[in-house]
Amino acid sequence: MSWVKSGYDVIIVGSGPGGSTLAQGLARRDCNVLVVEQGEYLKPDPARSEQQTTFIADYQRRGIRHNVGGESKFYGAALYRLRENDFRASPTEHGESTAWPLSYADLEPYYDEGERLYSVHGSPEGDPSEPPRSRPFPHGPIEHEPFIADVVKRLQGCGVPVGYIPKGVDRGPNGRCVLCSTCDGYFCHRDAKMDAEVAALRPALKTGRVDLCTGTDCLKVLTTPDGRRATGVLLRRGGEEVTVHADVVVVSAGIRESPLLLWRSRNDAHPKGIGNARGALGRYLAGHTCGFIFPFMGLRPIPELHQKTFAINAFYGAAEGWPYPLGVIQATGQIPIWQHVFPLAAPFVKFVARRSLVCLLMTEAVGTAESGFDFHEERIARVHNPKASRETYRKLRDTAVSLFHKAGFRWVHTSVHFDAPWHTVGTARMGVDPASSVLDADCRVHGMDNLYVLDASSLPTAGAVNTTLTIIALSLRAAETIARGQRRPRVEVA
Ligand SMILES: Cc1cc2nc3c(=O)[nH]c(=O)nc-3n(C[C@H](O)[C@H](O)[C@H](O)COP(=O)(O)OP(=O)(O)OC[C@H]3O[C@@H](n4cnc5c(N)ncnc54)[C@H](O)[C@@H]3O)c2cc1C
Repeated sequence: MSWVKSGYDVIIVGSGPGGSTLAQGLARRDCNVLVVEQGEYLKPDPARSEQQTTFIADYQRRGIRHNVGGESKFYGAALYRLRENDFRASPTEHGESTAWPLSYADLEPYYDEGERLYSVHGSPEGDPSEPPRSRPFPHGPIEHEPFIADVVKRLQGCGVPVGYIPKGVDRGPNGRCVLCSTCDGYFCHRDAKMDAEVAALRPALKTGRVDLCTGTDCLKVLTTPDGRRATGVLLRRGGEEVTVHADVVVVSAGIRESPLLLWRSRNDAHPKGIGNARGALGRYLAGHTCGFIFPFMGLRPIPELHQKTFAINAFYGAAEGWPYPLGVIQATGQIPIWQHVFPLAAPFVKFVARRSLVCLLMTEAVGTAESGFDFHEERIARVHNPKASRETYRKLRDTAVSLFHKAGFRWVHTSVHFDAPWHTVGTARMGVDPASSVLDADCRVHGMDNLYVLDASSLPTAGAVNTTLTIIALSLRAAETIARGQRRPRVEVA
């Protein structure tokens, strides 16, 4: 075994926010950890200057789907806490959302820790949905560019509170972030974005207690014959297969790959896949029903600037004449969305998008036993999206459009919602009932002693804010449990 050592306390599969954050939390507690990652480190593209960055679609077009740091290398670094009510069952247009086996108060200390680890800049000002916090944000908010500040002032003039987007960036007197226009959707060549690799994996590797194997595919999780304990993993790198053992195994391979890996790991003790005795694995796919609005700013294209700094969360809970929580209106980065539409429509979309302050609308799409993945042989044969929250989206869109009209923006183009959800969660979700969940409140597979899932798939619901800080908080909480090597007393949720 030349490329991998043995004797690890914990093996983590996947180096996205779930896996990397956990590795950091465990390394601090003196655990020896192996992180296994299918992809390689992203490298600046030699065809581009050092200042330029690379859009996610460029990588994917070249067939690169996996990399160290996972999707967070391309994320918009909007690091929100779920709101208090998101942890409770609440009504939506497609029935009640699922209650978490944890409350907001249980996760609050780990949100706080995560905000410090990922250098979050934010402020509760202008956000009526902001949950209580034990300490202020570690850094003040990212200031709006003058162009954006003017828009924010006009919106506030309509009597609606406008908040700052909490952002994980290295900004400050010696910080690397220059607030460029290529953040959301791009890989940051300056390492100024606090993604999973920069914020968590690098410090973890520096401790000397964490090893990273890149270009390594985890094929299976192995268990004892009675299926109660994970014993290790089967890995493949460059055609060579090896088995590595550890006391604890953690699957952090992302929303699709984590449930698929547990399915591929079926054996005599788990004939339907690990965690799937009652059929919950791969089901309950949930997320956000999203779409854009395009408030037109004028005939001149908007200059290149960092525009993803404001959000309107005033309609998070409910709105006049609507019984369900609506969601959020969030400025996006300057994303070339015209690259993703039919070629014939691209010139029109580009004309509008370059001259509009594009805002993302997000509302919750709840998971059900019908939404999720159909497994066939060793792959996902079919994806069933959760029902889109069409009516709620429409109400949110109309609310947003009339707000911008009131603020003096005469022409607001709108898009329909996307059928596929964004910020997907839930395919190996936590819960109290093993019939409808895969994990317990510690993200440990029901009925198993030492196998955990920590990533987007663990979250039972997505609320209506970006979900990565919640993945981070769950990992930091699990680091404590795993390092202590003991089960927490079960949490009773009111
Ligand atoms: C353009 C874009 C913008 C976004 N913006 C935001 C934002 O502003 N805020 C926010 O909260 N979220 C945002 N997100 C979502 C966010 O990036 C994801 O929620 C987050 O990365 C999910 O983390 P994860 O831990 O589930 O793992 P992932 O990021 O999915 O990483 C999983 C890792 O596991 C590896 N892996 C998979 N299978 C195997 C295997 N068998 N063996 C070994 N390794 C394996 C993969 O290569 C990958 O590195 C954005 C996403 C995109 C694409």
